[in-house]
Amino acid sequence: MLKTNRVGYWYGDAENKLFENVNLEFLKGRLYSIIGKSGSGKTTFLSLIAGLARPSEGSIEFNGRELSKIGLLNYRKKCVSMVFQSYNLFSYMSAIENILTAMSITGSKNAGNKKYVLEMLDQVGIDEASAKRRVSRLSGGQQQRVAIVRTMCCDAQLVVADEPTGNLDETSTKDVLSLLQKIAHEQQKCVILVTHELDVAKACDSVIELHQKKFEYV
Ligand SMILES: Nc1ncnc2c1ncn2[C@@H]1O[C@H](COP(=O)(O)OP(=O)(O)OP(=O)(O)O)[C@@H](O)[C@H]1O
Repeated sequence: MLKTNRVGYWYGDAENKLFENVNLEFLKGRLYSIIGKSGSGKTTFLSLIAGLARPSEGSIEFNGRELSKIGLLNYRKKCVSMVFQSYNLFSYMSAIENILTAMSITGSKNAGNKKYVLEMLDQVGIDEASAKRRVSRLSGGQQQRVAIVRTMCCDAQLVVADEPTGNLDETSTKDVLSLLQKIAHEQQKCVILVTHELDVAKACDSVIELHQKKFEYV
């Protein structure tokens, strides 16, 4: 689904490359984790594959088309869904409103289908009363489940998650991880996450380490 061709990136000075000659392929139906030391460039790499920035060199293809040809705005809207450590929900909206808004903006095939969203939320243990409450009143674990259901309800085929369990306790981490596995294995999307937690990394289908400017399968 996603392929990087000789990708390199640097901020400012080309002599200080964060990584170079990255040739990776990410397939649908699989969950990938990216690990590496703090400051090695993991989040930067995610921002490239999420279409938030362009590679300094090389190119990225989504389903055989270069991102520059798809157009980054269009790519971000239609092809990629993001999950963040800090949830990134509209705090003044309810869970249902957050999800319906994202579905509407991205033109999801189920846009406007409130019943479908309520069923999806119910499946992750968020009942109708909680789904109608402002998300700021939900726990961190519940907010991250809302963010992941948002991803599940949207049609984007690629899911990119930066430290999705970084703020969660052990139980919520397990819940979130099993949802990400479901997105990859049942919804047949491609999920790529960055994590510092070895247990989370090991639960993924493939582990890739960014070390000394190179990405290697562990
Ligand atoms: N906008 C920016 N301008 C200049 N340098 C930046 C910018 N963003 C990040 N950096 C630097 O690039 C390097 C890689 O940052 P990045 O956030 O990608 O690393 P990371 O591996 O995700 O780190 P962490 O695990 O701590 O989140 C760091 O040295 C960081 O200071």
